[in-house]
Amino acid sequence: MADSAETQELVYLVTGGCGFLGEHVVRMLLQREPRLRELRIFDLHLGPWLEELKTGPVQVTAIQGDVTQAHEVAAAVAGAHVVIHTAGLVDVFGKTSPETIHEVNVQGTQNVIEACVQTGTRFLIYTSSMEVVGPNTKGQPFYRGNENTPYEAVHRHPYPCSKALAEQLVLEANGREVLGGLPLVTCALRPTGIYGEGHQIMRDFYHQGLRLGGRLFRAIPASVEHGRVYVGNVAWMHVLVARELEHRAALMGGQVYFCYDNSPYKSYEDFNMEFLGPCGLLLQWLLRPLMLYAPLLNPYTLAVANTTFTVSTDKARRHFGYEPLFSWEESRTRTIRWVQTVEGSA
Ligand SMILES: NC(=O)c1ccc[n+]([C@@H]2O[C@H](COP(=O)([O-])OP(=O)(O)OC[C@H]3O[C@@H](n4cnc5c(N)ncnc54)[C@H](O)[C@@H]3O)[C@@H](O)[C@H]2O)c1
Ligand SMILES: CC(C)CCC[C@@H](C)[C@H]1CC[C@H]2[C@@H]3[C@H](O)C=C4C[C@@H](O)CC[C@]4(C)[C@H]3CC[C@]12C
Repeated sequence: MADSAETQELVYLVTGGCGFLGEHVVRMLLQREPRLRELRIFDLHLGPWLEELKTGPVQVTAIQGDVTQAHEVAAAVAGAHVVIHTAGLVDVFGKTSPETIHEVNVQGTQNVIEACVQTGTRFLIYTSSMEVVGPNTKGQPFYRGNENTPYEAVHRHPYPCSKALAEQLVLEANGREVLGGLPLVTCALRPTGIYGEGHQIMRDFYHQGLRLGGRLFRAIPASVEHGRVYVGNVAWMHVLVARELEHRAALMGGQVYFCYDNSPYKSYEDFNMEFLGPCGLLLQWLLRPLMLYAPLLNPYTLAVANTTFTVSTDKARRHFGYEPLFSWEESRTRTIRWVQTVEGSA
């Protein structure tokens, strides 16, 4: 922690700071970035929990805004040293039109880049996704691959298409001259499926299990490995990248990093049972289980759940000294404790 106010000099902006990942990034920054003077939280929907943060030593500025509105983004970015851009529309269920997904995820990211360039912000970290790589439309497995593993990245669904385009914009912007003449330094973090406190789909599965009398039904072969990473470790990676980007610009600028930790390799459902099992649910076989999951299922989500996609890499450790902050046991315990607090829990 900072010893005196003199060391607190940095202004950070977190877009999407009230989302599942964004809230963890915000809280992690307040706990682990001693040089922070002001933390700006920009989101379409501001959470009431922000109020409790405003009493601490760091100035917390909540900004209700829309990344698709360039002027709102520019006003929020002006004067920030670092931007962590997590805002996005995470819709794989067809609730939002492809045009809106593109507007928020791609045009919104372009607006963030232009705001950095116009106002002189030099460091931009983008929350990308494993989905920019795969699983691809051919259902080819990506088995414990790393950032250099060859894989045919072919997308059709609006969400991965938008994440891939936005990531490309961010990486291409690395080195652009910002106001004041210095170069912009960017990089992209690619989480696999994030889990942990606040994860809406985990909450939904828990409620469904309760409605079904304490049971969930297996729909995916246990042999399919699905990559998962704890939200606290994803947040920690963002904080570390933000801290190290200035000093390691030549190495890290324009790079992509998978977000990883020591969470075990399992199928999507077996992994969820690591938390839902201790909360009283059982996973059982049923002849036609897919009927039960109808609202979650479409060709895309089924393909993602049914295709092995896991990462095994140490690039983040080599480039900026990342080690997971939370062990698997801690990540599991924290997630179980959170599920136990979810409304309707036994
Ligand atoms: N959840 C995952 O498993 C996962 C995995 C890999 C990558 N990601 C990426 O991480 C980021 C955060 O995802 P999440 O799971 O926390 O999602 P989330 O929906 O919980 O959070 C996204 C936040 O962005 C905000 N937002 C949406 N549209 C906006 C707009 N037009 N202007 C300003 N704010 C807007 C939302 O209000 C929300 O608070 C996304 O970019 C997503 O693509 C998520
Ligand atoms: C019991 C099953 C048949 C139910 C279907 C589960 C399905 C809705 C889940 C499975 C895998 C999930 C995706 C995966 O964890 C990774 C990501 C990347 C991230 O960027 C956005 C979310 C997403 C696509 C998850 C969405 C929900 C999926 C498809």
